Amino acid sequence: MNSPALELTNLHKRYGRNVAVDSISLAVEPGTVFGLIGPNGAGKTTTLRMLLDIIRPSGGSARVLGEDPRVGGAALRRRIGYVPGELRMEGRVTGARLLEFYARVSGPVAPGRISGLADRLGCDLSRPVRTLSKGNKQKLGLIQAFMHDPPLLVLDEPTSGLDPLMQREFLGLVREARANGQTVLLSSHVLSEIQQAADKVAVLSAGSIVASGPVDALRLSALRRVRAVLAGTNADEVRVALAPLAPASPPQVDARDGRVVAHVDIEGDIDGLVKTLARFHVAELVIEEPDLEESVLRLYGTTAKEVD
Ligand SMILES: Nc1ncnc2c1ncn2[C@@H]1O[C@H](COP(=O)(O)OP(=O)(O)OP(=O)(O)O)[C@@H](O)[C@H]1O
Repeated sequence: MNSPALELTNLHKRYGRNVAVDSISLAVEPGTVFGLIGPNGAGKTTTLRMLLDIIRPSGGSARVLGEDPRVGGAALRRRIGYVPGELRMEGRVTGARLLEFYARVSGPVAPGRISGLADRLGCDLSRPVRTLSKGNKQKLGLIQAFMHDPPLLVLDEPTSGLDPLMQREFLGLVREARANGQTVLLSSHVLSEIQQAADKVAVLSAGSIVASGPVDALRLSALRRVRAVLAGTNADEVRVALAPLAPASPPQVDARDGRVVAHVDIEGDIDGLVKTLARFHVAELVIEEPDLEESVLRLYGTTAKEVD
């Protein structure tokens, strides 16, 4: 195996008595996409900032593209495309001028690359950055990270503020980067994004890795929340029909305005549930991922697990 693009060994960060990152270890192979997922406050941003030497660890070590980020300095940072979690852009300068400046700092940037990315993301570079919406600032942040095709991309919640179409475009950029041999570290609290983009994933909770491994092995989408509105029946009939399905928690079934509203959390295959619901007149059906905290922590608890 090639030496890892990223290697974290017992990396630790404490703020006073509060442990933000609790001795985490992981390795990211070059040319792969690694997803770091976890609920708010899990320690994702703190971890990524240590890799960029924005903050320094309280213990442990990190190797980024083979170097210690504390000594790699500007030369190492030029080889990293970084989208920070909280992007601040307030100046009167236009997006185009800002990107020209970044290109001088971290370039070279291939001719036409900036306008190509701006077109794909639908980003108007002629406007002063302070007048841009959150989503458009985020697009500028993505362009500056991708434009010089760095060997490593470190992306902290990169799709925050982007609409679904742009999220899809972003996933395309990540796939192209991987095909190009670049390594991507992607933090998110959105399961579907990690599932579509990442090869491997680590689940972070309260500063610790509670599960890690290939994305397919992690059963991340196993838990789903189904909401169905059924007509021409009553709550008891629906409860009886749902009982044999062994949902993850007791279904909530209520009669409302002459209809029955059922909420069911189901783990794994949903075929049985869909067929059960189909016995009734289904007026509405919504299947959604519960939030990350619920689904991941419920599946993996708080014990570290390695899944192969
Ligand atoms: N500068 C700081 N001083 C004190 N505590 C901090 C500081 N930065 C982060 N923390 C704490 O460290 C923990 C991890 O925070 P971090 O921002 O890394 O989480 P996160 O997983 O990125 O969450 P989010 O998705 O909300 O951004 C939290 O408990 C947070 O309150």
